[in-house]
Amino acid sequence: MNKVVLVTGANSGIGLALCERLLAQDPQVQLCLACRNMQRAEAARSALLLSHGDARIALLRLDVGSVRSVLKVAEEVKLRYNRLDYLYLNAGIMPNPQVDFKALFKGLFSRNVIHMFATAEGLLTQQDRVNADGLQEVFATNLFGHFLLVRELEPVLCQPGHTARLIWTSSSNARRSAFSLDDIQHRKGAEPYSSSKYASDLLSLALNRRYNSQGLFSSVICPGLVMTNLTYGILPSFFWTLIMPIMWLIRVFTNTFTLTPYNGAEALSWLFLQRPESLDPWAKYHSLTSGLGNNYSQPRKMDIDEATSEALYEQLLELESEVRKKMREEDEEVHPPGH
Ligand SMILES: NC(=O)C1=CN([C@@H]2O[C@H](COP(=O)(O)OP(=O)(O)OC[C@H]3O[C@@H](n4cnc5c(N)ncnc54)[C@H](OP(=O)(O)O)[C@@H]3O)[C@@H](O)[C@H]2O)C=CC1
Ligand SMILES: CC(C)CCC[C@@H](C)[C@H]1CC[C@H]2C3=C(CC[C@]12C)[C@@]1(C)CCC(=O)C[C@@H]1CC3
Repeated sequence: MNKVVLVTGANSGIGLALCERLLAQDPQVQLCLACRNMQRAEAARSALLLSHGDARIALLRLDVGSVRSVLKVAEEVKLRYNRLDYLYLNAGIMPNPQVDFKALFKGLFSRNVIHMFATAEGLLTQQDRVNADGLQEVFATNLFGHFLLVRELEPVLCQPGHTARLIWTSSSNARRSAFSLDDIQHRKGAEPYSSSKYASDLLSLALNRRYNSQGLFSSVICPGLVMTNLTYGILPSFFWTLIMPIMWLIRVFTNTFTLTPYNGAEALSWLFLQRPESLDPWAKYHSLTSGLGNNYSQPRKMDIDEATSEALYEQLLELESEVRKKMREEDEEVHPPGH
């Protein structure tokens, strides 16, 4: 049976490289690219068709940071497909990033230099904003929209006699200290990206606990440091051009500098081939590239615990019902009952 795979944020970077790799692995796969910009989605489909002329590639308009868009797209998916085999939760943003150059310079001469380059710990902050749904944008895009999508797609993901998979693109920048159960949207801090990625690690564990018995399995990956629109947005482009030779040099010493989207998609495409029962729900699967340029995946235990993951899940359910109530009220204002 042809596998049906939906990828969010599939029009560029790691998501697009993943689609390319999936088609190379299994030309029969039915791909569904869920993107917010249809022009970029069309361009991605054309690029994929250049190398895989017979590929079955559908496009969906999805702004994962908007509750209405998620609800609408989920209805469309349920109409188009009776079953979804893989849902890659990959779309992500890091708005207005700022590098702490003082910390970077200090780190260069410390024993933690490799760790600093692998995780960006202490190097990066972002400026977040509140979106039209009244949610913090980074939280809404990187986590909550995807959570809602999973919840809405339950009927096509949890089919009797079938297994289905959720695969989250997390990050080595996910950090416990950036996340708080008292502020899951990270309204107060300056590391919303770290917080949202840590929350995705927690959520994956909670989803496994709830859904494994229904044949739905969730995994988390880290692509390493990959040069994409997201990373190019961190520093001015002339700076990247200047330091690129240094980046390739660092790559010889650390396997987390995967650098190309193809390399970064290693763990995502590796997971596509694994039996879900053989995977560890506590592990993050890392895409790694050796000094000689060989790609491989490696599981590393995540710094998460069951109580926090369960508490986050409960808060997400609460937020979901608040958001749904708000949508109903807004709809009633536009179309009052009885009219
Ligand atoms: N690059 C890296 O080093 C690392 C990246 N990651 C994660 O990898 C994932 C992919 O990012 P990457 O490939 O690097 O960067 P890109 O910016 O190339 O890709 C991000 C994708 O997400 C899409 N997207 C963003 N916001 C939304 C939205 N609201 N609705 C729908 N789609 C959206 C983008 O669409 P559009 O083109 O319209 O902006 C784009 O297709 C992200 O989750 C990121 O956090 C994790 C660790 C390291
Ligand atoms: C080569 C150096 C002299 C200068 C590069 C410094 C930083 C810009 C980078 C060092 C570690 C990087 C990193 C990321 C972005 C760029 C760095 C901060 C990420 C945060 C990108 C998105 C992620 O999800 C994880 C990455 C970790 C490492």
